[in-house]
Order: sequence, then structure tokens, then C-alpha cells
Amino acid sequence: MAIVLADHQYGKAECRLVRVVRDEPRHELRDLTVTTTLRGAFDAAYLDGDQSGVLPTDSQKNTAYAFARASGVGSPEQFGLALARHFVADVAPVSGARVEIEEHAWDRVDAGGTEHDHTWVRRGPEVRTAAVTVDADGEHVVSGLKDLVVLKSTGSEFAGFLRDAYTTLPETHDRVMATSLVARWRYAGAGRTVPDDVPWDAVHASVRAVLLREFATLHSLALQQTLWHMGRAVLDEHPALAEIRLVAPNKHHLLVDLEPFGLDNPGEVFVATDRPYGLIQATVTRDDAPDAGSAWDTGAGLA
Ligand SMILES: O=c1[nH]c(=O)c2[nH]c(=O)[nH]c2[nH]1
Repeated sequence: MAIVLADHQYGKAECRLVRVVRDEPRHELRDLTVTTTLRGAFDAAYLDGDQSGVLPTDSQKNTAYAFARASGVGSPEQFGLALARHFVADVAPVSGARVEIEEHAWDRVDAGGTEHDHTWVRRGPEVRTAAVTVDADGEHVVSGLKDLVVLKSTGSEFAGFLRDAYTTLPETHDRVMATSLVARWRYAGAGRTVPDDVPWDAVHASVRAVLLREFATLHSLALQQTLWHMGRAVLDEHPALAEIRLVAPNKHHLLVDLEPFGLDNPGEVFVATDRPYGLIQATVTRDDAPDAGSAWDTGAGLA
């Protein structure tokens, strides 16, 4: 029996990076949180304390800022690809790089009917996400969003469910449905490299719009059904996407019993609870989707 070093990876987590494009009076702004992760021949650092092959996480951070200055950010996906390709191509011990990016959206301030050139207001908790992996297996991009908080005040039911000795939930044919959606989608990709001309921003905006439209327009019999419709519509309308993964906490809004006060409550007063919450998850995929390879591999099993 031998004790061996198993999986390992390392990198710089959560570099806060804001890039301003100020070539014109009307500035552009992208606000990112960038995490780099390198995989490869780093065993000696763990086994022998040998740093000769270790590119410091500090250098990885500096690379992100230098690339942002030299080439711009573009979209999170483009920036992630540029960084991941660089680490794999130019840093000898690196066999695989994963770059995870969160983008925090800013809207231009409305300054009396016109959008201000260089003043923004933060859009809210919603975050755009991108995870780029470059390794021997090829290039993978997973785009997404998280903390997209939505609520509908009718058009949602939950009834006809399995009952057992522990079931107390009343059936409802009209309830509030709310969630804080996480969605991540994978591109089918024809080859081993991601093409340079993918309109990342436009695809993201379109997928987001489809998700919101389906949440709004489907008369929902359960959050499970809503997720299926969201995922199917996204793949229907985006042939370039192979798979979408959806995670939806059911942000319960419980009808308050106002009878003790002589009041009825026809779906008007709710207590919004934050825990516990139902957690509904689904992957929607094409049955002929190409293999995902390492697209989803965060190395999360390491922690
Ligand atoms: O949309 C729902 N799905 C469930 O599985 C569930 N379970 C529950 O208690 N409420 C709900 N709502």
C-alpha cells in the first residue's frame, strides 16, 4: 500500500478587474471577477516543496490585468479563452487551464432622458458567468448566469402530488412562484478549438431573454416543468448550444393565515421565507450532443 498524491490544481481566485474603454467620450466598462486555475506537472511542489515549475498565483493575477490592458476584455468568454490559451501554450508545466469569470453588469445612468457617457448604476445581484477550459482534450466554453431573481404573482400551480404519512402541504392552483436562477450552457463546437467569431454577448442576451420569456408565459404546474420548458426553448432557438444546466431554488411565498384577525387572504399577503427551500435542478441536452469532455470539470472534488 502506498500513499500517493492524487488530483491537484492551483491558481488565483477572484481577481477583481474593471476595464474601461475610453477612446471616445462615451466610455465602455466591463467589471469582472476572474479566477485562474492551472493543472499540470506540479507534483514536485507538493511532494518536495520544489517551486521551480510553479508559476506564482501572483503572476497569474498580473497576466489577467496585463492582458486586459494590452488586448482588452471583449466578452468574458473571449477574455477567458485568451488567458487559458496563453497559460497552456506559454507556460511549460501547464497541461490544462480553467478560467472562470463572473461579470457584474452596470447600466448607464439616465441623466435626464439621455444615457450618461461615463456614469453607471449597478444592475443588481445578477451575474454573468463564463468558464473556459483549455487542455489536451481541446477547448470548452460554458457560458451562463446566476442570481437571476424572478417572481410571478400568478400563473403557477402545485397540485396532484404524491402524498404520504408526512404530507401536510395543501394543493394550490394559484401561487407565487419565485426563484434565483442559475443557468449554464455549453456550446456544441464542431472541432477541438472554439471559433473566434462567436457573438458571445448577443447569444448571452438572447438566452437570458428566452429564459425570462418562458418563465413568464408558461402556466406552470411545477418549477420542474418550468425548467424543462426554459431549457428546451433555449436549445430550440440556439442550434449552436449542446446542453443547458438549470438550478432553481424555490423561493417559497407562503400564504399567511389571516383568519384569526377576521380577514380572508385571497392570494394577497405572503411570508417570503429564505430557508429551507426546494432546490430543483435539470440538465436539458440534445441526444446527439458531442461529449462534454472537461467542460464542466471544476476540480470541485478537490475541496
Ligand atoms: O414547483 C414545486 N415543485 C416541487 O417539487 C415542490 N415541492 C413542494 O413542496 N413545493 C413544490 N413546488
